[in-house]
Amino acid sequence: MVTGNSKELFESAKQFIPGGVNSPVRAFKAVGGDPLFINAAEGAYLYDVDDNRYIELINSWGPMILGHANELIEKAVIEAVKNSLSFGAPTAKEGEIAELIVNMVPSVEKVRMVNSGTEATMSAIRVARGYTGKDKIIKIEGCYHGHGDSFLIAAGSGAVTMGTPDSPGVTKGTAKDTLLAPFNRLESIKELIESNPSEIAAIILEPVPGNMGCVLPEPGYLSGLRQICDEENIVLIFDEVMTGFRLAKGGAQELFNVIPDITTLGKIIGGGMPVGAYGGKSEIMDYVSPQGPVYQAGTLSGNPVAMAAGYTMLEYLNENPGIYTQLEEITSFIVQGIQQNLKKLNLSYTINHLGSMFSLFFTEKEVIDFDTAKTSDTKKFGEYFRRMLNQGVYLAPSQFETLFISTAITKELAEAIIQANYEVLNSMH
Ligand SMILES: Cc1ncc(COP(=O)(O)O)c(C=O)c1O
Ligand SMILES: N[C@H](C=O)CCC(=O)O
Repeated sequence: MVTGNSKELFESAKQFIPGGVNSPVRAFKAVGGDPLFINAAEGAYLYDVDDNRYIELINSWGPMILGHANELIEKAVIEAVKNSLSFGAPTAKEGEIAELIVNMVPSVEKVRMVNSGTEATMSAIRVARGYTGKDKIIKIEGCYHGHGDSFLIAAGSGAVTMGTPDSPGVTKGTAKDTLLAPFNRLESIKELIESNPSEIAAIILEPVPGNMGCVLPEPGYLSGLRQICDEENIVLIFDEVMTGFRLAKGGAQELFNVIPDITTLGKIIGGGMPVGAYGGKSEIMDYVSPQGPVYQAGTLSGNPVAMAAGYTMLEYLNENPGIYTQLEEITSFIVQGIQQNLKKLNLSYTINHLGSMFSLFFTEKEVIDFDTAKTSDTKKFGEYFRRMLNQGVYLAPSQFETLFISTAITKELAEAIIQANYEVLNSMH
C-alpha cells in the first residue's frame, strides 16, 4: 500500500499541531504506523490522499449511520448555508429539532443543543448538581464521556488507548467528586452510596459502552440502577452520545426500556456536523438558564447549518425505522462470519455485538467491564488493525473502541469484510 502523501502530511502537521492530530486516537499511536490522511468519502468507502480506498467501519466514530455524503443531508446543508452560516439568535429549526428529539427519545421532555458530546455531559452533571444540591457523581470505569475534567478518571476511548485513563491536569479537588464503580456491578454502586450518604448527585454511564470496546449490560443492571436512583434521589444520566439514534431511534433507553432522568446526545444528532445535546425531565431541565439558575451557554449552539443537517438525519431515521432491522441483520451477518472464521482457525477471541455496534477483543475472557476489556492483547490488536488496513478495511485504531456499521454496507461488502478478517487472522496465527 502506497501512503507517501499521508506520511508527508503527517510530518508537516506534527510541526504545528500537538502530535499532528486534532484528537489523539487518530494518530494510530496504539496500533503503530502513521495515520492516513483522508481526502473524501462516499457511501461505505473512505479515500485517502494516496488514492487508496477502504471499507469504512468507523463512520466518523458513529455519526455517519447512513454512510458518507448522503444526498439528503448534503442538500439540507447547502440550502442552509445560503442563508448565512450563523446568527447567534433563535431559529425555527431549533424548535423543530427539539420537538423531534422529544418525540424520538423517551426520557426527553426538554432539550438544550450544544456543540459536542463533551459539552453535553459537562452540562448534564452541572444540572444534576444544581437540581439535587449535591456534589459527587458516580462514573463507571471504562466509560468515556468526553474530555471534561470530571470524566478523565478511569476513562475509556483515546484516554486508555494513550495510557492516560487518569489525565494529568485534573485537580485533586475535581477528582475527589468522581467516584468509580465497575460496569455491570450493582453491589459496588450500593457500597459507594452507603459510604457517601446523601452526597451523590448523579450516576452517569454509557448504557451500552462503546468506549472500552462494545460491552453489553447484563440483564437487570440498567433497571437496577434506575431503582437505586429512585430510592436515593440520585439523577440517572444515560450518556447516549454513541448509542442515541443508533441502537434504536430512541437509543438504548428504548431498547432496554429503562428511562433515565437526563440523556446526553451527540454524533448522529448532528448528521456529521459538530452537535451535542442534553435533555430530560422538564422538572430538571427547567433548572437550566434562562429558565433556571444553572448557567450554560454557547455562541454557536443551535447553529443553523448544524441544525439543518441534524434535523434531516433524525427525520429520516424517525420515518424509516426499518433501518434498525437492516443494520442489525447486516451486523449479525458480519459477526457470525467472524465467529465462523475464529472457529475454523481454532481461535477463541471474544466478540461483543448489539445492533450496529460490535468489537472483536483479542482475549479469550468474556468481556463484561473495563478490567476484562483490558485483558485484551493490544499488541495483537495493533497487528490485526494494520493487516486489515492492508486488506482495505478501515477499523478504529484502538482495541478500546466499538466499530459502527452504516446502511451503506451491502451483503457483498460484508462478505469482503469477513474474508479479509479470515485472511488476516490466518496470517497472524
Ligand atoms: C459516549 C460518549 N460520550 C461523550 C463523548 C464526547 O463527545 P465529543 O467527542 O463530541 O466531545 C463521546 C465521544 O467522543 C462518547 O462516545
Ligand atoms: N471514542 C471516541 C468517541 O466516541 C472517539 C473520538 C475521538 O476521541 O476522537
